[in-house]
Amino acid sequence: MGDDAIRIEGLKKTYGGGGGQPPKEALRGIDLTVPRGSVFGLLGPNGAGKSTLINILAGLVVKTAGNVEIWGWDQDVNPRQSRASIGVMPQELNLDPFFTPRGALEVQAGLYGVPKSQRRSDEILRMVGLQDKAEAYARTLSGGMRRRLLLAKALVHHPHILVLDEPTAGVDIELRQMLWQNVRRLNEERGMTVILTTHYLEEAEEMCDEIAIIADGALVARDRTTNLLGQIDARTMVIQPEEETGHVPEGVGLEVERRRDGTLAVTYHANKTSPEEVLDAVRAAGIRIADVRTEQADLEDVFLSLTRGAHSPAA
Ligand SMILES: Nc1ncnc2c1ncn2[C@@H]1O[C@H](COP(=O)(O)OP(=O)(O)OP(=O)(O)O)[C@@H](O)[C@H]1O
Repeated sequence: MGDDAIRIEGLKKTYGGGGGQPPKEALRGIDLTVPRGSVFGLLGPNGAGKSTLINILAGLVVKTAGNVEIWGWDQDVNPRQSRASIGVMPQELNLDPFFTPRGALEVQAGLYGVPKSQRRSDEILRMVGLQDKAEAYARTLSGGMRRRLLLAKALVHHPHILVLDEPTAGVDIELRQMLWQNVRRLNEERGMTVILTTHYLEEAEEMCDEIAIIADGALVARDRTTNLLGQIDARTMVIQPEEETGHVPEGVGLEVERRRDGTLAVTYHANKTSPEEVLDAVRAAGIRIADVRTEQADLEDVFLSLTRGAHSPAA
């Protein structure tokens, strides 16, 4: 069984083509493990294959090749147990307009065979802030409320793993914070493993312990978030000169940008140049330093440097 929430080996998916379209290789052989109890981010450009991967985990798309184990259950050998271990909040707001939130949760619980005595629809509705709308028709719910209902539906069978496909795309700040609060609580208090896809790098940086980056159907990186950030050795030192100066510091590997606010942004590579050497170069240019701060690389830089090499994905 091991300690992995998810174990994927050699996962491939080719969509059939048809209608004159050539077949599309959406996943080209992915190996990936997600540790139990983690918040795991799946990142990648549009069309990279993230939804395909998630839909395979959810049992909605049939893989072409490879092995998938969910909470220790092989998807092909124990499909019922593996499905019961995972709850998926999809990207599309596909809700039956004639169900009320409470009704939708009851039907979902029924589909997963949750006995009446173990259903906690009201508790889940409270958690996502929909208790006042428990009896409203889904068609009368706002976009944000529908999203919360989708999260609630993903939770009815008490899964070990919660998968969120772009949960905060296009939602307002208030809802985003509510969703993240819920996710944190589920992870910290109930030990739920959370896998999410997002286009918001700061979100992944803030929320995820570990990150996998997919580009064009292949895994290009997978590491702890802090390690991924550590891979980038470019640092920027922002110098505020005491008085305006036409001079710029010079040195091997230094790139200097003069910013509108009068500061000089000196980018250097931490592996080659020390901060002390940067400061020496500044002083050697006759610049007196009034203030100095540093800017770290963020995940966006990692993402760009890793996916730059990959061939451009089909839209
Ligand atoms: N049902 C399908 N039939 C044919 N091709 C498909 C199908 N679903 C997805 N694809 C193609 O497979 C590739 C991967 O798509 P997928 O939706 O998994 O990417 P994604 O990373 O989730 O993208 P996004 O961030 O835009 O949701 C894309 O080129 C897409 O056009």
